[in-house]
Amino acid sequence: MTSLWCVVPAAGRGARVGGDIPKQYLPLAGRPLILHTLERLAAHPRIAGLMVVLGAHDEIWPGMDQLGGKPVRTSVGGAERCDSVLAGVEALSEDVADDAFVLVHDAARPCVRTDDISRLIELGAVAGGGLLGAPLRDTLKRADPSGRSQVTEPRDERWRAFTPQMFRRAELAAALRAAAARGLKVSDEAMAMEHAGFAPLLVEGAEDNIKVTTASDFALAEFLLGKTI
Ligand SMILES: Nc1ccn([C@@H]2O[C@H](COP(=O)(O)OP(=O)(O)OP(=O)(O)O)[C@@H](O)[C@H]2O)c(=O)n1
Ligand SMILES: C[C@](O)(CO)[C@H](O)COP(=O)(O)O
Repeated sequence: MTSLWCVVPAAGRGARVGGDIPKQYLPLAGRPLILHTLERLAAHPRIAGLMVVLGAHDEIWPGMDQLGGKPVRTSVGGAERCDSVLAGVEALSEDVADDAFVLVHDAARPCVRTDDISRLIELGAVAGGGLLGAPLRDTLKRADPSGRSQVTEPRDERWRAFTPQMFRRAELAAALRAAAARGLKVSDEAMAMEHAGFAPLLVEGAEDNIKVTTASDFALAEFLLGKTI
Protein backbone atom coordinates (compact mmCIF):
# COMPACT_ATOMS: atom_id res chain seq x y z
CA MET A 1 0.00 0.00 0.00
CA THR A 2 1.72 3.19 -1.15
CA SER A 3 1.18 6.40 0.75
CA LEU A 4 1.26 9.90 -0.57
CA TRP A 5 1.95 13.46 0.55
CA CYS A 6 -0.75 16.09 0.76
CA VAL A 7 -0.13 19.73 -0.13
CA VAL A 8 -2.35 21.99 1.97
CA PRO A 9 -2.70 25.52 0.58
CA ALA A 10 -3.12 27.81 3.61
CA ALA A 11 -1.71 31.09 2.34
CA GLY A 12 -5.00 32.87 1.70
CA ARG A 13 -6.20 35.98 3.53
CA GLY A 14 -9.81 34.97 4.01
CA ALA A 15 -11.05 38.33 2.70
CA ARG A 16 -14.63 37.07 2.27
CA VAL A 17 -14.76 36.03 5.93
CA GLY A 18 -13.36 39.42 6.88
CA GLY A 19 -11.75 38.61 10.23
CA ASP A 20 -8.70 40.27 11.81
CA ILE A 21 -6.61 37.23 11.00
CA PRO A 22 -6.73 34.81 8.05
CA LYS A 23 -9.73 32.49 8.27
CA GLN A 24 -7.60 29.34 8.63
CA TYR A 25 -6.60 30.56 12.11
CA LEU A 26 -10.07 31.61 13.27
CA PRO A 27 -11.67 29.33 15.87
CA LEU A 28 -13.86 26.48 14.77
CA ALA A 29 -15.28 24.47 17.67
CA GLY A 30 -12.72 26.18 19.92
CA ARG A 31 -9.61 25.46 17.86
CA PRO A 32 -8.06 27.01 14.73
CA LEU A 33 -9.86 25.86 11.60
CA ILE A 34 -6.64 24.63 10.01
CA LEU A 35 -5.93 22.25 12.89
CA HIS A 36 -9.15 20.34 12.21
CA THR A 37 -8.18 19.98 8.55
CA LEU A 38 -4.61 18.91 9.26
CA GLU A 39 -5.65 16.41 11.92
CA ARG A 40 -8.15 14.80 9.58
CA LEU A 41 -5.55 14.51 6.83
CA ALA A 42 -2.79 13.24 9.15
CA ALA A 43 -5.13 10.57 10.52
CA HIS A 44 -5.66 9.08 7.04
CA PRO A 45 -3.67 5.83 6.74
CA ARG A 46 -2.67 6.55 3.11
CA ILE A 47 -1.30 10.06 3.79
CA ALA A 48 2.46 10.03 4.45
CA GLY A 49 3.04 13.68 5.28
CA LEU A 50 1.71 17.20 4.98
CA MET A 51 3.23 20.12 3.08
CA VAL A 52 1.46 23.19 4.47
CA VAL A 53 1.77 26.29 2.28
CA LEU A 54 1.81 29.44 4.40
CA GLY A 55 1.50 33.13 3.60
CA ALA A 56 4.79 35.01 3.27
CA HIS A 57 4.04 37.07 6.38
CA ASP A 58 2.35 34.40 8.46
CA GLU A 59 3.26 34.89 12.14
CA ILE A 60 0.49 32.70 13.52
CA TRP A 61 1.50 29.24 12.29
CA PRO A 62 2.30 27.27 15.46
CA GLY A 63 5.40 25.63 13.97
CA MET A 64 4.63 21.93 14.31
CA ASP A 65 6.96 19.47 12.58
CA GLN A 66 4.77 16.40 13.03
CA LEU A 67 1.12 15.61 13.59
CA GLY A 68 -0.24 12.21 14.51
CA GLY A 69 3.20 10.76 13.82
CA LYS A 70 3.29 12.16 10.25
CA PRO A 71 5.88 14.75 9.14
CA VAL A 72 4.61 18.29 8.64
CA ARG A 73 6.64 20.63 6.46
CA THR A 74 5.99 24.14 5.28
CA SER A 75 6.64 26.26 2.22
CA VAL A 76 5.78 29.83 1.28
CA GLY A 77 2.82 30.51 -0.98
CA GLY A 78 2.01 33.22 -3.48
CA ALA A 79 -0.61 35.78 -4.43
CA GLU A 80 -3.12 33.29 -5.86
CA ARG A 81 -4.11 29.82 -4.71
CA CYS A 82 -2.54 28.28 -7.82
CA ASP A 83 0.80 29.99 -6.98
CA SER A 84 0.64 28.54 -3.49
CA VAL A 85 -0.14 25.04 -4.73
CA LEU A 86 2.74 25.18 -7.21
CA ALA A 87 5.11 26.30 -4.43
CA GLY A 88 4.02 23.37 -2.28
CA VAL A 89 4.29 20.83 -5.09
CA GLU A 90 7.77 22.12 -6.01
CA ALA A 91 8.88 22.02 -2.38
CA LEU A 92 8.25 18.26 -2.45
CA SER A 93 10.56 17.66 -5.41
CA GLU A 94 13.37 16.10 -3.36
CA ASP A 95 11.15 13.78 -1.34
CA VAL A 96 8.44 12.76 -3.78
CA ALA A 97 9.21 11.10 -7.11
CA ASP A 98 8.14 12.89 -10.28
CA ASP A 99 5.62 10.19 -11.16
CA ALA A 100 4.25 9.74 -7.63
CA PHE A 101 0.78 11.06 -6.88
CA VAL A 102 0.26 13.99 -4.52
CA LEU A 103 -2.98 15.19 -3.00
CA VAL A 104 -3.92 18.87 -2.73
CA HIS A 105 -6.47 19.80 -0.09
CA ASP A 106 -7.67 23.28 0.95
CA ALA A 107 -6.93 24.23 4.55
CA ALA A 108 -10.42 25.73 4.42
CA ARG A 109 -12.17 22.35 3.98
CA PRO A 110 -12.12 20.85 7.49
CA CYS A 111 -15.07 18.45 7.04
CA VAL A 112 -13.58 16.17 4.40
CA ARG A 113 -14.51 12.52 4.99
CA THR A 114 -11.89 9.79 5.38
CA ASP A 115 -13.71 7.39 3.05
CA ASP A 116 -13.97 10.04 0.33
CA ILE A 117 -10.19 10.54 0.48
CA SER A 118 -9.74 6.77 0.25
CA ARG A 119 -12.02 6.48 -2.76
CA LEU A 120 -10.28 9.34 -4.55
CA ILE A 121 -6.90 7.69 -3.96
CA GLU A 122 -8.09 4.30 -5.27
CA LEU A 123 -10.00 5.55 -8.32
CA GLY A 124 -7.72 8.51 -9.09
CA ALA A 125 -4.64 6.30 -9.22
CA VAL A 126 -6.22 4.07 -11.86
CA ALA A 127 -7.42 7.06 -13.88
CA GLY A 128 -4.12 8.95 -13.79
CA GLY A 129 -5.53 11.66 -11.54
CA GLY A 130 -8.81 13.04 -10.31
CA LEU A 131 -10.73 15.12 -7.84
CA LEU A 132 -13.63 14.93 -5.44
CA GLY A 133 -16.78 16.69 -6.55
CA ALA A 134 -20.54 16.39 -6.71
CA PRO A 135 -23.00 16.55 -9.60
CA LEU A 136 -25.06 19.72 -9.65
CA ARG A 137 -28.47 19.03 -8.11
CA ASP A 138 -30.20 22.40 -8.44
CA THR A 139 -31.70 24.09 -11.47
CA LEU A 140 -29.04 26.32 -12.98
CA LYS A 141 -29.74 29.90 -14.14
CA ARG A 142 -27.63 32.32 -16.12
CA ALA A 143 -28.11 35.86 -14.76
CA ASP A 144 -27.78 39.18 -16.55
CA PRO A 145 -25.89 42.03 -14.82
CA SER A 146 -29.11 43.22 -13.12
CA GLY A 147 -29.59 39.83 -11.49
CA ARG A 148 -32.48 38.69 -13.67
CA SER A 149 -32.54 35.17 -14.99
CA GLN A 150 -31.92 35.07 -18.73
CA VAL A 151 -31.88 31.38 -19.38
CA THR A 152 -32.03 28.02 -17.63
CA GLU A 153 -28.85 26.10 -18.32
CA PRO A 154 -28.70 22.31 -18.66
CA ARG A 155 -27.40 20.77 -15.46
CA ASP A 156 -26.50 17.38 -16.93
CA GLU A 157 -22.77 16.79 -16.82
CA ARG A 158 -22.19 19.79 -14.51
CA TRP A 159 -20.23 19.10 -11.33
CA ARG A 160 -19.05 21.17 -8.38
CA ALA A 161 -15.33 20.73 -7.73
CA PHE A 162 -14.04 19.98 -4.23
CA THR A 163 -10.69 18.99 -2.82
CA PRO A 164 -8.69 16.81 -2.36
CA GLN A 165 -7.48 16.67 -5.92
CA MET A 166 -4.83 14.12 -6.87
CA PHE A 167 -2.28 14.19 -9.68
CA ARG A 168 1.25 13.00 -10.42
CA ARG A 169 3.66 15.48 -8.85
CA ALA A 170 5.65 16.49 -11.94
CA GLU A 171 2.63 16.54 -14.26
CA LEU A 172 0.79 18.83 -11.87
CA ALA A 173 3.80 21.12 -11.45
CA ALA A 174 4.21 21.34 -15.24
CA ALA A 175 0.51 22.05 -15.77
CA LEU A 176 0.48 24.80 -13.12
CA ARG A 177 3.65 26.36 -14.57
CA ALA A 178 2.19 26.26 -18.09
CA ALA A 179 -1.03 27.91 -16.92
CA ALA A 180 0.95 30.64 -15.15
CA ALA A 181 3.09 31.22 -18.24
CA ARG A 182 -0.10 31.77 -20.26
CA GLY A 183 -1.46 34.17 -17.66
CA LEU A 184 -4.28 31.74 -16.90
CA LYS A 185 -5.56 31.97 -13.31
CA VAL A 186 -6.69 28.42 -12.63
CA SER A 187 -9.06 28.04 -9.70
CA ASP A 188 -8.18 24.40 -9.09
CA GLU A 189 -5.58 21.80 -10.03
CA ALA A 190 -7.98 20.00 -12.35
CA MET A 191 -8.38 23.17 -14.43
CA ALA A 192 -4.61 23.36 -14.94
CA MET A 193 -4.57 19.67 -15.89
CA GLU A 194 -7.49 20.12 -18.31
CA HIS A 195 -5.56 22.87 -20.10
CA ALA A 196 -2.58 20.52 -20.27
CA GLY A 197 -4.71 17.94 -22.11
CA PHE A 198 -5.69 15.64 -19.21
CA ALA A 199 -9.23 14.59 -18.34
CA PRO A 200 -9.26 14.30 -14.53
CA LEU A 201 -11.64 11.71 -13.08
CA LEU A 202 -14.54 13.19 -11.13
CA VAL A 203 -15.04 11.10 -7.99
CA GLU A 204 -18.33 11.76 -6.24
CA GLY A 205 -17.85 12.87 -2.65
CA ALA A 206 -20.07 14.06 0.18
CA GLU A 207 -21.56 17.54 -0.26
CA ASP A 208 -20.70 18.35 3.34
CA ASN A 209 -17.04 18.75 2.37
CA ILE A 210 -17.68 22.50 2.40
CA LYS A 211 -15.10 25.22 1.87
CA VAL A 212 -15.33 27.74 4.69
CA THR A 213 -15.64 30.87 2.57
CA THR A 214 -17.86 33.36 4.43
CA ALA A 215 -18.40 34.07 8.13
CA SER A 216 -21.67 32.12 8.18
CA ASP A 217 -19.86 28.98 7.01
CA PHE A 218 -18.21 28.63 10.43
CA ALA A 219 -21.47 27.64 12.12
CA LEU A 220 -22.24 25.14 9.38
CA ALA A 221 -18.73 23.67 9.48
CA GLU A 222 -18.92 23.36 13.27
CA PHE A 223 -22.18 21.43 12.92
CA LEU A 224 -20.78 19.22 10.16
CA LEU A 225 -17.51 18.46 11.97
CA GLY A 226 -19.31 16.24 14.44
CA LYS A 227 -21.26 14.44 11.70
CA THR A 228 -18.42 13.72 9.27
CA ILE A 229 -15.18 11.86 9.68
N1 LIG B 1 -2.93 32.94 -2.42
C1 LIG B 1 -3.61 31.94 -1.84
C2 LIG B 1 -5.02 31.95 -1.79
C3 LIG B 1 -5.68 30.91 -1.17
N2 LIG B 1 -4.97 29.91 -0.62
C4 LIG B 1 -5.66 28.82 0.09
O1 LIG B 1 -6.53 28.14 -0.78
C5 LIG B 1 -7.65 27.63 -0.07
C6 LIG B 1 -8.96 27.97 -0.78
O2 LIG B 1 -9.00 29.35 -1.05
P1 LIG B 1 -10.14 30.36 -0.58
O3 LIG B 1 -11.19 29.70 0.16
O4 LIG B 1 -10.49 31.21 -1.73
O5 LIG B 1 -9.31 31.18 0.54
P2 LIG B 1 -8.87 32.70 0.60
O6 LIG B 1 -8.11 33.08 -0.61
O7 LIG B 1 -8.19 32.83 1.92
O8 LIG B 1 -10.27 33.45 0.64
P3 LIG B 1 -10.64 34.89 0.07
O9 LIG B 1 -10.68 34.75 -1.43
O10 LIG B 1 -11.97 35.16 0.68
O11 LIG B 1 -9.55 35.84 0.54
C7 LIG B 1 -7.57 28.21 1.35
O12 LIG B 1 -7.17 27.17 2.22
C8 LIG B 1 -6.55 29.30 1.23
O13 LIG B 1 -5.77 29.52 2.40
C9 LIG B 1 -3.58 29.90 -0.69
O14 LIG B 1 -2.94 28.98 -0.20
N3 LIG B 1 -2.92 30.93 -1.32
C1 LIG C 1 -10.12 24.41 -5.29
C2 LIG C 1 -11.51 24.79 -4.90
O1 LIG C 1 -11.73 24.58 -3.52
C3 LIG C 1 -12.48 23.90 -5.65
O2 LIG C 1 -13.79 24.24 -5.32
C4 LIG C 1 -11.80 26.24 -5.22
O3 LIG C 1 -11.76 26.44 -6.59
C5 LIG C 1 -10.86 27.18 -4.52
O4 LIG C 1 -11.57 28.29 -4.08
P1 LIG C 1 -11.51 29.74 -4.71
O5 LIG C 1 -12.48 30.51 -3.87
O6 LIG C 1 -11.92 29.64 -6.15
O7 LIG C 1 -10.09 30.19 -4.54
